[in-house]
Amino acid sequence: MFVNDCLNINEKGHLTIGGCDTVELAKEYGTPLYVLDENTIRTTCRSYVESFKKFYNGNGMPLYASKALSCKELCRIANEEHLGLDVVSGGEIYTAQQAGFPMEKTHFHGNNKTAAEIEFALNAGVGTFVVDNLYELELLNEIAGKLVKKAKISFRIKPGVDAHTHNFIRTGQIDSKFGFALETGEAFEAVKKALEYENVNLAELHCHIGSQIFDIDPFVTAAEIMMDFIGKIKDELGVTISNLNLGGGFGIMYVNSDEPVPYENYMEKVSVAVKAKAAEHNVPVPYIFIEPGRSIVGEAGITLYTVGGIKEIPNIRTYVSVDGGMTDNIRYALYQSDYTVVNASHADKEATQTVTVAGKCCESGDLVQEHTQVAPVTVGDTLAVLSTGAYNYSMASNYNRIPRPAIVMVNNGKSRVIVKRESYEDIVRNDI
Ligand SMILES: Cc1ncc(COP(=O)(O)O)c(C=O)c1O
Ligand SMILES: N[C@@H](CCCC[NH3+])C(=O)O
Repeated sequence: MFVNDCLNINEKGHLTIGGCDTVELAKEYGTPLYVLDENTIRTTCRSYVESFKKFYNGNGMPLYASKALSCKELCRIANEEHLGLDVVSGGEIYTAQQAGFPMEKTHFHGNNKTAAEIEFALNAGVGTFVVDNLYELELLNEIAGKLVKKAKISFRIKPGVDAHTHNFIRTGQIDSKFGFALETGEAFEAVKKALEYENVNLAELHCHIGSQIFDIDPFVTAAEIMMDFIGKIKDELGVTISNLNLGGGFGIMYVNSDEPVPYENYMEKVSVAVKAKAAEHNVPVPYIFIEPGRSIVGEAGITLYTVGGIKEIPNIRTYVSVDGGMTDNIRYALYQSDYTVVNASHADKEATQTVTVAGKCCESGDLVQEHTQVAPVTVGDTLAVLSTGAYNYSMASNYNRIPRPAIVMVNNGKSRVIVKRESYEDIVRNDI
């Protein structure tokens, strides 16, 4: 019935997550509230690690793309589950550091890393810099030289593969702000340049074709294109690239019509393609990294709200206002993303009412979902929005000076706060 196995309905007719009653969680911790199921997160991490063992002799490592949800506890879990970490800013590096994450297992992304971030990352011992452009390559070489360090680098390559997903989250095509294009020769020139620089060591090539992708074929095509490029580098420059990073982007279930592919199918198909290409080009089979973000935390998370005003506009629609909105979930406003909404107080009742769930911001576009079906709602009910674990907290804002919600982790009937709710004091903390 629900998009994830960790959800259920108890004898009171309330929605449960990880064995905890969501109405009770709302009472205990307040709303809006992000809730994450630990078992779901760990099980997904393990399925990625296992897929490397099963199909690729364990010759690779998944990196958790922490942009999906970065906080210390998630970094700790990623480490415990033997994942590395994809970080994209000084803030994400700092979070990993504070969590005691082994920094050599981090990959630092971003299309405009600042000099200060590069210096911070070098001093923090970040494992690999995924270089996005020539300016960054030069800057990194210079800063590494100044610090008497050698930076291990990767290049972000645009393989020219078109992934069928929302325009804002497609990244593999030539018209993208990320990375070096293959077809223009830009990527090959960058490789040659890197070989001239003293303080960088080119160890990897990277690509990422987009996010929320259900089809495995574009991933396989991208992997083949990257292997062809590795072959060209070997043939024309005599250089062996031993690591291949194939990015993230695996789709999850937001609504029942979404059909994610089991994640291990990905490794099964990609490993065959990579091994075949390695043989074709007579290069070693590379160590593979992948960077799942959404698929690790997305379905593990839900957001709980309390219903406030209900406004019925005859023959038009019924607005159900909740105590959060675009400040904790910007994704409908930004991408018109689908979500499943459940009246958690009456999860056993049929979803017969069509409503538009509105947030509390001073903004007409502050909607969580339009024309969605829920069990009849009354003031004070707890509403749950499902599959909000990824790109919700991490994209949250303080618009209208609304404090960010807490994150509670649940596990087999127990709950604990992993990120505290912001207070009004937090909101004015940096005001002079
Ligand atoms: C470079 C890179 N790696 C990994 C990810 C994570 O993608 P996803 O959350 O879709 O798995 C992204 C985001 O799209 C990305 O830009
Ligand atoms: N923030 C996007 C995904 C971006 C992926 C990062 N490159 C989303 O919510 O779907």
